[in-house]
Amino acid sequence: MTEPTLNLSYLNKTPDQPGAAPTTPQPAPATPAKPRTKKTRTPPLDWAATHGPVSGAISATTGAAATALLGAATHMPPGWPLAVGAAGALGHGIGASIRRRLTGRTIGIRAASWLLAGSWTSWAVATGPLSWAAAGSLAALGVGIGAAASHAATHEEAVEEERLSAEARAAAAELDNKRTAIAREWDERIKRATGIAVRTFAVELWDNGCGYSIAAELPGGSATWTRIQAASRALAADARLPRGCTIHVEEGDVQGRVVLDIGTVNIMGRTELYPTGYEPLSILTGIPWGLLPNGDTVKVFLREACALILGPPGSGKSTFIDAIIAGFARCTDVLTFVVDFKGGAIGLPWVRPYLEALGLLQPVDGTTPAPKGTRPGVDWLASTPEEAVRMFRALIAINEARQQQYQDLMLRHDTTLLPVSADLPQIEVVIDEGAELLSANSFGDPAMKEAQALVKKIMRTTRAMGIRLVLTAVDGNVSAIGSTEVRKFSPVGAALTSGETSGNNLNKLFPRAKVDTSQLNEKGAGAIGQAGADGFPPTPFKGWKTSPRMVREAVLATSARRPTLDKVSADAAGEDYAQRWSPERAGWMWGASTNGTVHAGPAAAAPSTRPTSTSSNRPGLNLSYMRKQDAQDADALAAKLMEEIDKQFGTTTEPDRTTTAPGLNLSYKRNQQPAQPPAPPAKDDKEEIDPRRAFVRQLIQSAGPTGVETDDIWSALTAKYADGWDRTVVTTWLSKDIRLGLIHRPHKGRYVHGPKPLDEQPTVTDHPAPAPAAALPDGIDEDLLAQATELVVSTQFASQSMLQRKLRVGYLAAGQLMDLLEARGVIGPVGKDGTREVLRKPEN
Ligand SMILES: Nc1ncnc2c1ncn2[C@@H]1O[C@H](COP(=O)(O)OP(=O)(O)OP(=O)(O)O)[C@@H](O)[C@H]1O
Repeated sequence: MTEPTLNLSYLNKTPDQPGAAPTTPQPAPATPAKPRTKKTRTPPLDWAATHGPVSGAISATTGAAATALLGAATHMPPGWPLAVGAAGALGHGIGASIRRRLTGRTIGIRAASWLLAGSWTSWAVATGPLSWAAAGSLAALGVGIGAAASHAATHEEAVEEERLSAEARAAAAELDNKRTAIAREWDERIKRATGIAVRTFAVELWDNGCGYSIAAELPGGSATWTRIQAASRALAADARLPRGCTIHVEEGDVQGRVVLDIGTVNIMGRTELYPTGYEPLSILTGIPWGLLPNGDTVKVFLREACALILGPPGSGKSTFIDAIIAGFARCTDVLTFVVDFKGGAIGLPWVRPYLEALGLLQPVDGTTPAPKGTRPGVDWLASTPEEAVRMFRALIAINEARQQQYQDLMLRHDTTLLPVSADLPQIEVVIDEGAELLSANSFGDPAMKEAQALVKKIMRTTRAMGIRLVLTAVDGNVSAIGSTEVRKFSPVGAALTSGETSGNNLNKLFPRAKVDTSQLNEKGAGAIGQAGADGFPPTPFKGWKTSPRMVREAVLATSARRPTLDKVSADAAGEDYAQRWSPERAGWMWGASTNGTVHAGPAAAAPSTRPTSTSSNRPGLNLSYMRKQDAQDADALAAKLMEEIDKQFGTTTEPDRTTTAPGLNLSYKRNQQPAQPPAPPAKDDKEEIDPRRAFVRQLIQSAGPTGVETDDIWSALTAKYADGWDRTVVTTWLSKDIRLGLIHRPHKGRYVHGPKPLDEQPTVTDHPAPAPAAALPDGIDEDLLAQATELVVSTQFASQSMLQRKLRVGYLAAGQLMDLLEARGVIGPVGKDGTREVLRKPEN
């Protein structure tokens, strides 16, 4: 069979980024042995040291001359050089040449050189080297040796070439035999499985030795490549491929041809570490996200595309996100913003080296210290809906400013797309469980509602101005990803398929994809595709394994070349952007190190606009509110928290703080006398409380210790606000007020002002009977509540983010679960340090 001529360039649609493939660290070159410096007086006796023909001849003749001179002067016995020449002819000329697989001719010439040089030297020592006869014969000897050596070298080259091409011919013939066998085998197999008689005309063996691709001609008539694609599972079974190996079928370079990628070794089961080179990349030339079965990297093109990543719990989604952020960090023209409502978990490792460089966190033993000036691996990290809203508003402002102020630039480049560069970076926003964020019921939470609206707006409007999103979701149902809009704007899709128990996430991303995901069940394995001109059809891939240490390495390796936000954008984003690392907004990231130390605030890079109350002279430092042992600061903390509450939820009747013990203590509300109408919202409050909410609070407060039945609240609202009110929204307000300790629910359907007194809290035996499932908020059932109870009781720890993570529920659902747990007496109200006590103890 001839060499394959088909252009299999389809395989290169996602070609290797230079250096993107895993680079095996090269072993450090061994320190060269120090040359011996000991001087020797022995004459040079190696006339055939490694030289070319000319230098060898010169070296041999000058060596012989020198030896003869020295030999004559020192009365060397004349037989010695001859003996050395004979030994050299045997040892070096013959032995070494045979070892180096040189030809007989070269061996003869080398041996003769030794013997001639040895003989001449012996003769010259005996007769005296300083004569015309000696000089002339030595010159003739040199020219002779040179010519012979040159001839031998030419001959050697020709022989070597001949030998190599014979070997290559043999290898090619063997390869051809192998290819021919493969071609025949697959022609027969395809006929067996589909009835189509194809003719395989090219076979390409993959460089990684894990499979091959074949290209075949269809017979015409009704035979189409899709019929072969439909039979890919049957073909894999017929070929007895190992589990985890799939056959990927595509149309060939012209219609009527088909290409099959056939994996024969399960690379999905391997652990492939993220390549450690961290070479620079660009958003314009594609970013590698993992490995194809043939070992090539799979690259995605995100300049204009959003991406949607689906991954069930445990499938390797967090690991994959690290690889995605690593790709962005390597780009010299990308800034990454991260949103993660699970305590910012996916972004924290990317920020840590920056915080260490500022002295805000201590490096962990054994890790490379982050040098001063290390920049954060992600440029903004939001862990709450409020911070996310700031980020999203900033992005909208950046979009508008870029549109207005870069008109000339775009005209110069003759493009309607912002010419992204290191000076004008693309902003990639990675939102963990972002798809769920869009579908979460906001329950009247203004921040959540705004966040949802803004994400959709960003997705729709910011493509040209270099802002794109990467959203993740646990599954791809419309209920989970909010709307089909998300999929419409996300031509890049990746479905991690390990752990898929129901449904097929890939088909939710690419409805017509024909990848056998049942074989892709290793962690980090799945299918990936990109629709559109830049794209490639859905294909199996394996994600790289990342680790916190690798993340750290990536941050340090890329810190110096990471871009900064262009001035136009930074100005447009204003304080929301400028203060993103301020203690007030980012202090949670370094609140206390692992050893419990509270550190000083951030350096000038993260200035605070607020006046500081400490004596610190570092600009912008104000972490005093964190020093809980300091009563004054605790008061400040209490005041700050109340201010936040007021800002977010409106002003309520305030306790007399002057009578409160130092420190935050919301229990003062227990002793409060009812019937005081709530104070009107302070004039300077930016966000005024919804009058309906104020009315409900007042209603509950005025009812005193007996509280109000829910039905009475509904009737009162209907009587007062005939123009409308929403029961779900009011229920959410009530739940929030419970969490804030402003009201409590002694039993289902009744609300009482103030937090639940401890002595009234139900015991394990007297907690209220579970409410019927129908009474629970949407998305929460008794089963989930029981799981939450068990989790909290067994760990004796209650936090919204823990529930969110462990039970895999959304941010809001976790908050509702906390409320329900409180209502059922499993946990107490929010304590003064922001935590909740677990009231129910484990059974044994
Ligand atoms: N590409 C990969 N190669 C090998 N192992 C991997 C890969 N990706 C993930 N894993 C392993 O799979 C396990 C789960 O990974 P990871 O935590 O990223 O999953 P997840 O989907 O985010 O899970 P969860 O939702 O529970 O946080 C980890 O032990 C991780 O080391």
